[in-house]
Amino acid sequence: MKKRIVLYKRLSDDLMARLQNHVEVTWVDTTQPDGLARLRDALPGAHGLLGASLRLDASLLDLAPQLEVVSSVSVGVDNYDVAELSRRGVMLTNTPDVLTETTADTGFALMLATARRVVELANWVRDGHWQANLGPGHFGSDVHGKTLGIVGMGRIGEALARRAAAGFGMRVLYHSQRAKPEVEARHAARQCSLDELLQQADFVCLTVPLSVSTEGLIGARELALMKDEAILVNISRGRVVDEQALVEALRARRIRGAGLDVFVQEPLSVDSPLLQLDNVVATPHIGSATEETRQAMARCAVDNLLSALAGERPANLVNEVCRT
Ligand SMILES: NC(=O)c1ccc[n+]([C@@H]2O[C@H](COP(=O)([O-])OP(=O)(O)OC[C@H]3O[C@@H](n4cnc5c(N)ncnc54)[C@H](O)[C@@H]3O)[C@@H](O)[C@H]2O)c1
Ligand SMILES: O=C(O)[C@H](O)CO
Repeated sequence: MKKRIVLYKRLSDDLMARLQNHVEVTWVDTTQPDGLARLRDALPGAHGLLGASLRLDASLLDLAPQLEVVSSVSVGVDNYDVAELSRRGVMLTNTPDVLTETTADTGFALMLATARRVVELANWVRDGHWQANLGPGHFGSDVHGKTLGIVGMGRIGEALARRAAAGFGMRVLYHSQRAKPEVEARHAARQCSLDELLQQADFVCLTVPLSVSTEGLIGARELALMKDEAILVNISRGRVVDEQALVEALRARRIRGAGLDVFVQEPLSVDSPLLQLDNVVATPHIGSATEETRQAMARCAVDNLLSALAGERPANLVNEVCRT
């Protein structure tokens, strides 16, 4: 008999057909008002879950005693209680690598858009203000030739370093849990303390996972260390930054600007003070959101799920579980 899975992320027809060849699929649209209730109804028979952006707490897991695997369509796993899943013998898988380059592109898009005031000035043109030549009041700052500080030199961090060094002639500093001599050799990057990075970088880009060690990593003290012309780019998770402290630093122009793809509360409220500031470029968590990459992530998640349900070790297993 086929195993049963609950799918809570829409898949392309070919991936859906692939899944249905191997497992019985219950589709639940968690964006609908009755989504959570339907998910609860479907959990008791589920051997696998596939989706993203759902906080799977113990009360939901209690409803799924047969659960063997949760296949997340994301690289970040901060939404999950990994220890609790392990304790229950449930495998957790993610989708690293396939989104690395696209997310690094997003980081650069935010650096460029913020430094060159792309969104602000495009809106200015659209609003009919372009009546004469621009003056210094509308000038931005260069990206090429500047210093990029990368906080979290992992897969996405290195993809940013490559773009910065090879494409933009930038000096690369990084702060990470471990030294990366091979990355230093490839991109002439230098490891330093977080404080030194904040003091020297023209662009500070956050690419750490959200964890107890990174929550609130950038607060008022850290923002005060940054150059007054520096730009903060966050493509990791909103809670890595103290958002209130950031609003204050941006309002007071203690830093030049911020390019933000992630927020403490998502979707970001239209009333957020961040959206009152013209030195902020805010995007709706689109780090990996291209057609090609989202399809590659979904394919990777399907592979992980099917391999786990076939009794194999999935390629992107996050936790070690003992199954009895
Ligand atoms: N905006 C988006 O849509 C988007 C897309 C993809 C990934 N992300 C985020 O980016 C994160 C990184 O992805 P990745 O694939 O590069 O992961 P990764 O594991 O390859 O890299 C993370 C790096 O951060 C380092 N790190 C961890 N804790 C640290 C700390 N306290 N101080 C300094 N360094 C620390 C790790 O050692 C590692 O080198 C994900 O966990 C996710 O939260 C966001
Ligand atoms: O972690 C990830 O993969 C991205 O943030 C998309 O959710």
